[in-house]
Amino acid sequence: MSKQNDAAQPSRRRLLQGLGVLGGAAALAGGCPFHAAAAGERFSPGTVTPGARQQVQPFYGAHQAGILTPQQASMMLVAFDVLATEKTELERLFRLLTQRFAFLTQGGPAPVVQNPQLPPMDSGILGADIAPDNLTITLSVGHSLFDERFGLGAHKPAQLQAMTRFPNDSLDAEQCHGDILLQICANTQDTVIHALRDIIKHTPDLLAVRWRRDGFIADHAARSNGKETPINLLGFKDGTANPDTQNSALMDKLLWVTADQQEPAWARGGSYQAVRIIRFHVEMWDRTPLGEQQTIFGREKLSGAPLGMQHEHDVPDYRSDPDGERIALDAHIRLANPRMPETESSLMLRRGYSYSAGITGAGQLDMGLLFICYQHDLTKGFITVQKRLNGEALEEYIRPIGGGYFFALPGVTDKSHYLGQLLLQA
Ligand SMILES: C=CC1=C(C)c2cc3[nH]c(cc4nc(cc5[nH]c(cc1n2)c(C)c5CCC(=O)O)C(CCC(=O)O)=C4C)c(C)c3C=C
Ligand SMILES: [Fe+2]
Repeated sequence: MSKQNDAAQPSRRRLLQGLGVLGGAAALAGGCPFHAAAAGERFSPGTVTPGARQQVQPFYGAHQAGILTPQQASMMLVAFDVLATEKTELERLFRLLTQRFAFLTQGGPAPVVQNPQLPPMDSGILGADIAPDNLTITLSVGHSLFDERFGLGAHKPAQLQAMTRFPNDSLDAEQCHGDILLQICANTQDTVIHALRDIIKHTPDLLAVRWRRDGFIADHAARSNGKETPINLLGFKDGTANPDTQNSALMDKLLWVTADQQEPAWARGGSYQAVRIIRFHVEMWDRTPLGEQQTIFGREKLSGAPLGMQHEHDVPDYRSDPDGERIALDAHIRLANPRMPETESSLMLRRGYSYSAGITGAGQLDMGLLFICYQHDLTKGFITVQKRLNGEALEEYIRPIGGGYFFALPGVTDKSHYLGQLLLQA
């Protein structure tokens, strides 16, 4: 359980105890926090759990939500160019975003304007009640925000840089980088789209969309609250070997910028976010023998177990397999994490989503992975691991086409603060 979830836990326990359904409801709710009052209102006899639309993630905290949060079913990445040209306007943008995120993630009645001469204040696509629906909106900044426009150059996170091409990449400039990136996640796609529409409606003079991608994981995996690993569009469980997000000491060690990093003080509590839009050649993959597919990843397709082992979470022992007889030396998992003391510094938290976006110009299925990972050191984390993966057997079936490097801002501690405040005041 993340620190943020811990904070929400007591009210949820009270709610469920009040309803007399703690055992069954807790199992079905998957341990997620609920909006106590709203869920209570909506609970009707015969219902085992309050509606998932009332599931709520806390907005205030040392870290932003949407990073340690168990993956919701729907996700959107949207990168923006900032239209503001001076620092005061950037401050207005960050204050506005903070206010919108705080409202949208907690939910409430949709604002109503009776005057038919004016545009409605809300798109209306969620109806009269804007349910929280487990929504998180995570704000990250790109390296371009630190150019001359806002005078922030001296305060740039030390490792924030433009993503450059790796050997297997075919990067499309229109799907790369951005001054800011929003990662919007919720139980349902309509909530994600509502949030995006709300944000765009409130920022016409401040933001222009640069690129956008929609992602998903299976609903049952999302509802398991992190217990069931999502399956990617190559048919493999993806996320098995992630570090334990409930272990806050480990998260401080791997994920969050702390005083131990050579980073500006304002960045503490934030995290480097690497995003890669990776297209799959699924037609070719689906004609590849099962054995070869498994050799490429180093895991069993169905169970997700490392090859030669029984269970998904069994830990591969590479020292007893020095020549790669069980798990090939160029298997994805072996290159990504050789599990040696000297490669411990490259551990990261992955939070990937599948995408499916019609067909390519060449008539092939356009689908793949929105790879997202978080770490406190971009060079030791993503960049080092990607360099180890260069030339891997999987490359024949994938093509990275976009993305970028971003820095997820520290969280907002309470109502009197806004996202990015310490950066702007540095
Ligand atoms: C640079 C980092 C990584 C990229 C890019 C990447 C792409 C990528 N991964 C899969 C599928 C799987 N990855 C798995 C494990 C895994 N991948 C990375 C890193 C990157 N993957 C790491 C650090 C790990 C964990 C390795 C370990 O600790 O053993 C797996 C196995 C299951 C799991 O642990 O998640 C799969 C499957 C695809 C399809 C892909 C891009 C196309
Ligand atoms: Fe991977």
